[in-house]
Amino acid sequence: MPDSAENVAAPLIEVRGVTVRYDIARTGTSLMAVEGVNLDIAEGEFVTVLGPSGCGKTTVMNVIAGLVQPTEGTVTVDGRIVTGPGPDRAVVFQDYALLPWRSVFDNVRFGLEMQSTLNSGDWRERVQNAIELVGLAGFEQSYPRELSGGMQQRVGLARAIVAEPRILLMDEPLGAVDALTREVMRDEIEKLITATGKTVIFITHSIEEAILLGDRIVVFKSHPGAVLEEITVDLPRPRSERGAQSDPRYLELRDHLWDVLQNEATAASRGGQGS
Ligand SMILES: Nc1ncnc2c1ncn2[C@@H]1O[C@H](COP(=O)(O)OP(=O)(O)OP(=O)(O)O)[C@@H](O)[C@H]1O
Repeated sequence: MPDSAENVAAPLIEVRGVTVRYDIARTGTSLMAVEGVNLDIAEGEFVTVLGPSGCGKTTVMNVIAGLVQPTEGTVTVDGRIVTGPGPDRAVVFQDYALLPWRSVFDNVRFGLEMQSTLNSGDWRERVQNAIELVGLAGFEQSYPRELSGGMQQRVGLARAIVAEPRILLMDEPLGAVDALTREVMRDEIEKLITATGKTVIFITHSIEEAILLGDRIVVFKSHPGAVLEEITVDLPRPRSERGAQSDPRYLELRDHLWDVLQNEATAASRGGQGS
């Protein structure tokens, strides 16, 4: 029997015709941040997102997270329309967004407190496991101010995974850490995600990071923000930056993305939209 549509699993996340227009109260105008975005993401897929600054990457992620309501269009997760945040989706922010007055343990525990269905039985063990998974065992009682940027982002990651969401939404999670930590954490994130089978959307400004982490790369354009291109990354895993440097396919992808983004950045610097 030939493959039929019924044999193909529906995407876990379906973004359909999403347009977001922000009202700017100060000027009485509005800004079209993204227009008509369509995107399908399969369960277990690691999707990296690239695009010029201001093209609406965070806006689309926030719609998927349920933090922003689209002006038009819908997002469905597992067939259900997203109307707000839910325990199936966790966000990791660039600026960590930790609670400074709470210890590492209590910051990670916060990820469980966000869940209304918290079952008190095994929460301590779950918090401890998440802390161990991100390599912070021994720092449970430390406060965010006592940690490096990389360690603080590990806390952010542990807080996101402690509730065992199906989907991780990561908005430039490595943007604020130094280059060396960034490389180490990129490899750790790849291992962690492939081990846990989570579905990930990962925004980055680094072309190399997008290729090394992604099963697929979604490139956004500006004015208005929309999907410009989707590229499947057909490189074997695990991927290392050093190994990739001598892989002609990696170099080809990198050059292509440089060209696309350079053109987009030029177009974006000429454009600008308000109404
Ligand atoms: N709450 C808001 N109110 C008004 N305008 C907003 C709001 N959030 C974002 N914008 C505007 O919407 C556009 C898209 O912003 P968004 O943060 O989604 O882009 P981005 O691609 O994630 O940018 P960057 O790469 O710089 O983080 C920008 O022009 C931004 O100024």
